Amino acid sequence: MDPTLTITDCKVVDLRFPTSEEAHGSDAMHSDPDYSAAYVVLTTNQSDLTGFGLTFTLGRGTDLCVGAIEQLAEKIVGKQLSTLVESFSETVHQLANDSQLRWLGPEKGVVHLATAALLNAVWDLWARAEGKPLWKLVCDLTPEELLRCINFSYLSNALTKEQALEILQANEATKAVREAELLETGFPAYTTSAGWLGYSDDLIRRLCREALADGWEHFKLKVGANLEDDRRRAAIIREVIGPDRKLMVDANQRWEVAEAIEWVKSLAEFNLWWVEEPTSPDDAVGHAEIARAIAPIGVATGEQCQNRVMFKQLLQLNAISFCQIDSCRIGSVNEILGVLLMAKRFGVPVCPHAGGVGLCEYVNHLVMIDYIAVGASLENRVAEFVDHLHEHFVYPVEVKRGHYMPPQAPGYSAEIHTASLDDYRYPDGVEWQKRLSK
Ligand SMILES: C[C@H](O)[C@@H](O)[C@@H](O)[C@H](O)C(=O)O
Ligand SMILES: [Mg+2]
Repeated sequence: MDPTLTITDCKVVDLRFPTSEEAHGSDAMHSDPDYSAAYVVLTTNQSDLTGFGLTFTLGRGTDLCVGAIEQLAEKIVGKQLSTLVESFSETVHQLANDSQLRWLGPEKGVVHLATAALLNAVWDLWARAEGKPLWKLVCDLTPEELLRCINFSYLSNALTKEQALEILQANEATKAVREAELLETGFPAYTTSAGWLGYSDDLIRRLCREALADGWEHFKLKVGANLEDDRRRAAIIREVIGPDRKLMVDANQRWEVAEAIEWVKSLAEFNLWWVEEPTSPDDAVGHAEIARAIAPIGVATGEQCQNRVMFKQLLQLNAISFCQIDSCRIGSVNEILGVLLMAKRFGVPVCPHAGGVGLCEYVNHLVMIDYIAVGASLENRVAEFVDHLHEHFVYPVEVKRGHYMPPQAPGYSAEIHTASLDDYRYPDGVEWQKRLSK
């Protein structure tokens, strides 16, 4: 990398898509989600090198993320990329521990979403500067180089640097075999596109049939608002997909602990593989209680798990059977790598949350990293896929017969077309002006 490459400016865009108009993305807690992003553009002193990153949000509040990103950006603007990434864990520390802004978190909520957006853009810039897709950049690092990127703080009672090094070293010799396998067949995925809460029974049936014809083997249904509706809808999906394909349900934090146990038992006849976010994302002990009561149905969570420390507790308490990292909620690849390593150490498969806007584009890289360099297994692993908004990306995700295919373009895949920014920037984009002037 050219050591003089310097970040000269950070622009942030409030980007919102009116997905709530057709109930795309709806669940038991989010009835009108407008999939949105606080979108970061890092310019440099080289006109052909720009870094793009985002964090995912739901409409109102995107402006708060934009404000937090603008505050944090001063920590990276004016810096040389080589300095930022050579001691990457120190860069992360600087962002997460601003002595005034950390009062707003620390490492949770809006400030952490902002950290994710900025660091996602730094990783994009690094990968572009090296001319590699992000997953390949990370997998080509030596175990020692990779360790230098990871945010290990507060993890030592679950994962030490030495244990992390051992995991990475043990995978070194076979990385190339797994990379070749992914290039050939991709990483298994599941679809949520047919199961949104606001969809009619007919639409669910039709979308399930179409997904089946496209080769999908795993399906997720939104539940939690009304038990009779859930039973009817689960029966429809089971009937269409048959007895053997996997069915998962997602309650998006709707239940009390005892209520979750009872509700899941009433759905158990539909042969569920996992129940996702059954209760508050901060209730690690509650998740453990639910997990014990509903086994062999697994508990999955993570999309609103605020940081690596929460993941640590969920793993220590045997509260989850599936670890659902999110690419934009915690501190980017740096924090995610720590969670992947902890999940490997505790023997829990990582099945990332995706969908939203840009999350599939991101997750595509993360599952490649996990399979090649960390988890090194495909057993019980599937990454979420949702078929919305990919047309806005310059390098959209490629999915073939229910599998994510490895991205080929340099970077971390979050660059959005200029025309899409002009249409969906809030509130002055063309599409919003049409709506707001009515
Ligand atoms: C509001 C969103 O669409 C959520 O419902 C979604 O992220 C969901 O929890 C999922 O697992 O895909
Ligand atoms: Mg979910």
